[in-house]
Amino acid sequence: MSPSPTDGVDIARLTTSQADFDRCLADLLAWEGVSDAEVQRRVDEILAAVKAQGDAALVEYSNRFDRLAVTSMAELTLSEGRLRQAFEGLPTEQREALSSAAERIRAYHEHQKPASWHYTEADGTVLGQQVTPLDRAGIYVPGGKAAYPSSVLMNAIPAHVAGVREIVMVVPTPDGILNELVLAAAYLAGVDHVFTLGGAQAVAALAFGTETVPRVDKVVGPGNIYVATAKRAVFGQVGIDMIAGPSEILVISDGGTDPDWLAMDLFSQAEHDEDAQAVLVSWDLEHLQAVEASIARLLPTLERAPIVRESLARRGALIHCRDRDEAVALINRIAPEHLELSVANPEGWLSEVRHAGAIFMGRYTAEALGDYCAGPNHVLPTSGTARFSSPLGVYDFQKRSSIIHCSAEGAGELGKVASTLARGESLTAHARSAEYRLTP
Ligand SMILES: NC(=O)c1ccc[n+]([C@@H]2O[C@H](COP(=O)([O-])OP(=O)(O)OC[C@H]3O[C@@H](n4cnc5c(N)ncnc54)[C@H](O)[C@@H]3O)[C@@H](O)[C@H]2O)c1
Ligand SMILES: N[C@H](CO)Cc1c[nH]c[nH+]1
Ligand SMILES: [Zn+2]
Repeated sequence: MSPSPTDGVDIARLTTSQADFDRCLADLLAWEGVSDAEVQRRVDEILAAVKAQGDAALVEYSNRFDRLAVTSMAELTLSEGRLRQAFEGLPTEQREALSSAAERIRAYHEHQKPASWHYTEADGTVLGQQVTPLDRAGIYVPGGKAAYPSSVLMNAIPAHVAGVREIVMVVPTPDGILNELVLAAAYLAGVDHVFTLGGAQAVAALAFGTETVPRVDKVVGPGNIYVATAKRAVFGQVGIDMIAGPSEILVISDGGTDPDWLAMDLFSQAEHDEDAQAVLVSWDLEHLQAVEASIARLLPTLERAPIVRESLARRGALIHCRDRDEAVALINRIAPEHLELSVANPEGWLSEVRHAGAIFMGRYTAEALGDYCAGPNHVLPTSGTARFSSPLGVYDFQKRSSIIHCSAEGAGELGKVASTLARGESLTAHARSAEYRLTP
């Protein structure tokens, strides 16, 4: 990209025609967060301490990392009455917005509910699949640098829709500050237990259980590097949804969207944290320069300008490509968490997008609408993992059991096949078990 009058913004400017573009893009996308050896060592220590000492370790780590001064788990436990009080005490506008978002998220996730199924073969044998919810799910709601009531809804509502019997939520309260919207969202979403715990110690409590925190079957929800590393470590002992990295947005613009709108869309994810990633791709060079000018003008007006500035400098980019086809190739190479198709005919692009967590179509669909209230989940695969994984959903809170019910006739037919294959594997007890049921 050629220099522009607003070179004051520290953000990478790349063009697909530069010789080292592939390497520059790979460097930009690299995210090795969870493999940091020092973080790993700390997390292992925290997990072991919580496993061995239970509540006492939770109290100690919460005091140390969240700057609290508590002496027992009772002070880290919120009652249902406290959650209701938070909901009822909200200003009307906030209560209505939260309720409206919750309703839309619930309606969307109701569409995801899978049904059990079966079919009957000619000889009367029935085969099928039974879907059952988890008994107990643990949801991690981040709370270190910002409070996320929307994440309470996005995690708890699909669990509720799935039919999970008990939902246990953990959320850190740095410096002891409770966020009323977070508590109100827990009440609205039907969370059963809330503990004010964060980081690796909260994940450990959910995975192993303590005297006070019930052990869960699966831990879901986004969080920082300590949370992600702990989730990876406890996987196997419990289920997890995914290892989520920092937020990302990839905007594709055909040049027809107001540059101020696009600058703000990029900021909306960059403001999450210094490692968040905001990238704009266009084949219209003048338009890219106009967005750059908007970035320079609007950035100082942001509440979280220091975080945004740092995030754009570390991991942001304005990429000039040759044409629409190159833009499509970049989408599938990046496999972004959020993709904004700010183009004239977004439907025409859809069949070519193979990898993206969520796709925001057209000039009016700001990604921020999806973060709060459009309906689809905002817990999405990051760091290119949209190549093989999907948004958090009802299916994450359910599992499937296969159903096999043989008729006498069916057992006779299947028994012959099974017996032959079992003897081929030299597993004769298998063979004889099947042969007992052969029809004489
Ligand atoms: N993908 C999503 O849907 C989504 C939604 C919201 C937020 N996020 C992301 O989640 C992340 C939230 O991170 P956060 O930090 O604000 O909150 P967090 O709740 O994930 O982490 C805070 C906890 O980290 C632990 N911690 C902090 N420093 C530590 C240290 N030195 N040693 C050990 N433990 C330590 C503390 O226990 C603290 O309670 C951000 O990256 C944000 O972008 C993602
Ligand atoms: N963009 C985040 C997911 O990457 C979700 C969120 C919550 N609040 C605002 N945004
Ligand atoms: Zn967001």
